[in-house]
Amino acid sequence: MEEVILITILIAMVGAFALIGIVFSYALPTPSQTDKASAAYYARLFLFFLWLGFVFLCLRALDMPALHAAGCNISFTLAAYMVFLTIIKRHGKQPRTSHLALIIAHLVVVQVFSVMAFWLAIPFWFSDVLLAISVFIPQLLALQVKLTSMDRRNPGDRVLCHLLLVNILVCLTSVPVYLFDVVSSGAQQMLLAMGLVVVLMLNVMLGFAASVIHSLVVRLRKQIYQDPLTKCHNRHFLQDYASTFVDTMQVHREKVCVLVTDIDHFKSINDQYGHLTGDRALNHFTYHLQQELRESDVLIRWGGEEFLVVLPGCSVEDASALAERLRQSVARQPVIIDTHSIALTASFGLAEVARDCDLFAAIDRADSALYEAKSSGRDKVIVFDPNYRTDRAMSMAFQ
Ligand SMILES: Nc1nc2c(ncn2[C@@H]2O[C@H](COP(=O)(O)OP(=O)(O)OP(=O)(O)O)[C@@H](O)[C@H]2O)c(=O)[nH]1
Repeated sequence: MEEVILITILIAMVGAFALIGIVFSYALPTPSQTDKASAAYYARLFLFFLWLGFVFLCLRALDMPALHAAGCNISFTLAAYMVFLTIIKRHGKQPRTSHLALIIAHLVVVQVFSVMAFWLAIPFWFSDVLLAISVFIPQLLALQVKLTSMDRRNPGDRVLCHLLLVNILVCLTSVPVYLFDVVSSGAQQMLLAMGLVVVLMLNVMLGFAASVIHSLVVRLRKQIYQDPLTKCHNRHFLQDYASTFVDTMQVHREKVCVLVTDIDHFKSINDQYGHLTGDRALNHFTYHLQQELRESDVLIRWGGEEFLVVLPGCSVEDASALAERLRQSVARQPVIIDTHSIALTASFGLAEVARDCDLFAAIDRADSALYEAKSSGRDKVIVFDPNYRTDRAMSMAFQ
C-alpha cells in the first residue's frame, strides 16, 4: 500500500513538473516564422509524452502489466520523436516525407512488438531493450539533421546541439543502469526512472528556452546595428564597434581610411519623383557601393543620403582609386524606375585615420573633403587637405 502511495506521488510530481514546463513555454517569446513558432508545440508534446511514458512505466510496479505494455514504449518513443520534431521546427524546416514514414513505421513496430511480447509472456527485459533501442533512433536522427544544417555561428543552434548531446548522454548512462536492474525494488526503480525523466525534461525545457532567447538576441542585435532601408550598418554600429576596430588596426600598424559620400541633389529626386522613388534610389546607390567594396570594408549609413565607408588596410592612394571607381560606377548606372531613368552622381571625401587622430576626427576630415567636393562642382573625389577645414569654417562663418 505504501508503495502505491509513493508511486502515485511520483506520478503527480513528474506531472506537476511537466505542467510547469508547458506553462513556462507559453511565456517564451514566439518567433515570427510560423514553422519556428510551432517548435514550442512539439516541445510541449515532448513533456506530455514523457510524463505519460512515466505513468505507464509505473503501472508495471502497480501490477497492471497489460496497460504498461500497451502504453509505455510507445509514449517514450513518441517523446523522443517530439525532440526530433522540435529541433527540425526550430530550424524553420518541415520534416521530410521519408522522416514521417520512418516515424510511423517505427511507432507501429514498437507498439506491435511491445504488445506481442506481453501476450507471448516474454520476460520484461525484452520490452525494456526494445525501448532502449527505440529512444536512440529519433535522437540520432535529430543529431544527423543538426550536424548537417547547423549554423555554427548561431548560438541558438549551438544550444540545441548541446541539448541533444546531453539527452543522448543521459540516455546512454541511465538506460543500462535501469536495464541491468542495479536497483532492485519497484519503488527504487521508479525513483531512478523519475530522476531520469526529470533530468530529460529540465534539459529540453532549459535548452529550448535558451535557444529561443539566444536567437532573439542575435536578431535584435542585428536590427539595432542595421539601417532598415538600405540594410547597411547604422550609427549605433559605428559607435560600438568601428572605433575599437580602428584602434586595433592602428595597434597592428595597418593603415585605415574613411570615405564619406553623399548623393548629389538628392532632394530634387525626392521632389520630382516622390519619397518612395528616393528610397529606391538610396538602395540602388548602396547596392552599387557594395559591389565594389571588399568584405572587410564597412559601409555605414551616416545620415539621410550620406554614407561612410571604413577601409581597413588601405592607403590613401588605394582608397582614392577605390573612391574613383565608386564614383564612376554610380554615375554609369542610372536608377531605372518604371519608364524613368534617373541619373545619379555622388561626391566623395576621403581622409586617412592618422596616428594623431581617432576615427571620429578622421570622419570630420573626410566630411570637410566632401564639403569641398560639393562646393567645387560635385561628382568628384577629394582627399582631405588641412586647408579645406579653414575654407569650410570660413564659409560657415560667412553664412
Ligand atoms: N527618400 C528618402 N529621402 C531621404 C531620406 N533621408 C533623407 N532624405 C532626403 O534627402 C534630402 C537631402 O537633401 P539635401 O541635404 O538638401 O542634399 P541634396 O539635395 O542631396 O544636395 P547636395 O547634397 O548639396 O548635393 C532631403 O530632401 C531629405 O528629405 C530617406 O531615407 N529616404
